[in-house]
Amino acid sequence: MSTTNVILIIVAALIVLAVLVATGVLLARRRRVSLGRGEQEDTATGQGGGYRAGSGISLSSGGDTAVPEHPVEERTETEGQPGVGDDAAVPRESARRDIVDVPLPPSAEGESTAEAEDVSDTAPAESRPLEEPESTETPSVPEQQPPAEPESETAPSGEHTAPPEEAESSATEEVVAESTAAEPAQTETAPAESAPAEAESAGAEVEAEPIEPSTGRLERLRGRLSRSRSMFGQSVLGLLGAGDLDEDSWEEIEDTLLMADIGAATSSEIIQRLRTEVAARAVRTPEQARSLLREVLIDALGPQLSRDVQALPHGDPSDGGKPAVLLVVGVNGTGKTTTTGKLARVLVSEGRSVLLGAADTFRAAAVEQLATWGERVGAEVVRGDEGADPASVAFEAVQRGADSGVDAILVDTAGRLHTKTGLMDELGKVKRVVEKRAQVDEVLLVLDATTGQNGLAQARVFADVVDVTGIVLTKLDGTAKGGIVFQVQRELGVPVKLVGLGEGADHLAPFEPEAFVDALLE
Ligand SMILES: Nc1nc2c(ncn2[C@@H]2O[C@H](COP(=O)(O)OP(=O)(O)OP(=O)(O)O)[C@@H](O)[C@H]2O)c(=O)[nH]1
Repeated sequence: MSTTNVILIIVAALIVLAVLVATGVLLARRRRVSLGRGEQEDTATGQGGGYRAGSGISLSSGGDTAVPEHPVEERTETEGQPGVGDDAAVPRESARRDIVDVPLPPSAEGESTAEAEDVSDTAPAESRPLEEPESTETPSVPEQQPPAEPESETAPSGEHTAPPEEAESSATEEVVAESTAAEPAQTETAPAESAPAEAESAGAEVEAEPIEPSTGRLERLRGRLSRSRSMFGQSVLGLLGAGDLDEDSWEEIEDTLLMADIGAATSSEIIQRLRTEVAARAVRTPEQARSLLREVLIDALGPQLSRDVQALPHGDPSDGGKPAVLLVVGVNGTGKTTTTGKLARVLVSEGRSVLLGAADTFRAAAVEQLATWGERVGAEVVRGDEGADPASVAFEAVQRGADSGVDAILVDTAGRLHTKTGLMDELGKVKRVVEKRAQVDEVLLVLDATTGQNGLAQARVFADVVDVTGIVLTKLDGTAKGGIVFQVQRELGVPVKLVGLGEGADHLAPFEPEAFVDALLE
């Protein structure tokens, strides 16, 4: 065989090898992006429900937005008064303003003017200082967008820079609540225009930040549950594993569960089941005790509940499909903005395009915070000035996202207000106004795990107003009261879908009962 033939054979073999490697990489990527449904179906187990361990944040399209059935008799804490108003700018007892009714702007298709409700501040399409979308293509890799030229600022700046105390005065309230003409101009898009100087230079590429895959995050971050682990894994397991339990020992176990914020009803059910099973299975060794406790705790977490985050679009948005719309709600300081940013990262890491709506207009810093998250993942941000009507900003965000064909629109809402309108009235209004334009697929209620009963009272109020579809429990890394997960689900009948386990950009994990309980009992 001549040297030329040998070289040709080697070259051909190398080409075949390269094609095989490229195909392998492509298949691996596809599998990761579609993890939402595929893995769920593959790994659901019969035993104890359909929980999955080590999966990523499971995404799905909305459609069934029905709030899960939750009979009132399942609620055990019916006395607590909402703590939400306490966190609003003024006492709850103060007189509430009615929401101003004005016609819908022409952009909200299909709505008759007479039926229009609450869109007091949504911008008529022609007056919106938004760029027209140039293309419906949405890059999956973060890409630097040209800075938008702000066209005009028609609203007097004084109105929007007033400190909260000033904004609470009735004079300002009148302006904020009734100035329907000026507010639309406050909203603006911030595609990357507020990006750092070096990123703004023409043609500069924004370097894509590596994002940790959501797969297996709960396991990777399990160390952050160490404070709760000492309650369950050491105290409860220590007692249970000691064998021959007398009444005092059972009481001690129940007290420990209560201290971990698991709730009276759930802990007494768990104790009941443990007592029965300990006798029936003749539990003697610590290993048997651990396996029993594990099983009972997992069952109490409702492993059969769907924890998909409905953040996938309805059809292909670049071809007439509709983006998924998610509202992130909760009181001030629970971690709404951080969660919105972390979730945007998850979506972007899975090749989805995202638009962020900064409807938390109470604090300018909150808007800036969200804009920074947007920059980091290459997501466009629709924002309003401090004090702008949150419903107006939310509407603009949904309008803009639908026009530009993004996959998902995440709207961060306010936990406090400038006006004397009740926080819940305002939130209800945000949802209704958004629904004039699009279906809301997911309402994520963000709760701070460290606030215990107060958080639970807040949750109830929010659930009554906006039909919460999922809970995000943040700051679980900072509490020994991880049992709040059990109680929140039971009280609301809504699944905990995500958990916050730190301030880091990727410290948002899917909530998986099995992995969670394993982390507690480690
Ligand atoms: N340790 C810990 N801190 C968190 C977590 N999530 C959020 N935080 C922190 O909580 C603080 C408040 O978070 P934000 O996202 O600003 O809360 P918010 O609800 O948007 O607050 P407002 O914008 O004031 O309404 C920030 O310092 C976050 O870094 C978490 O899971 N763990």
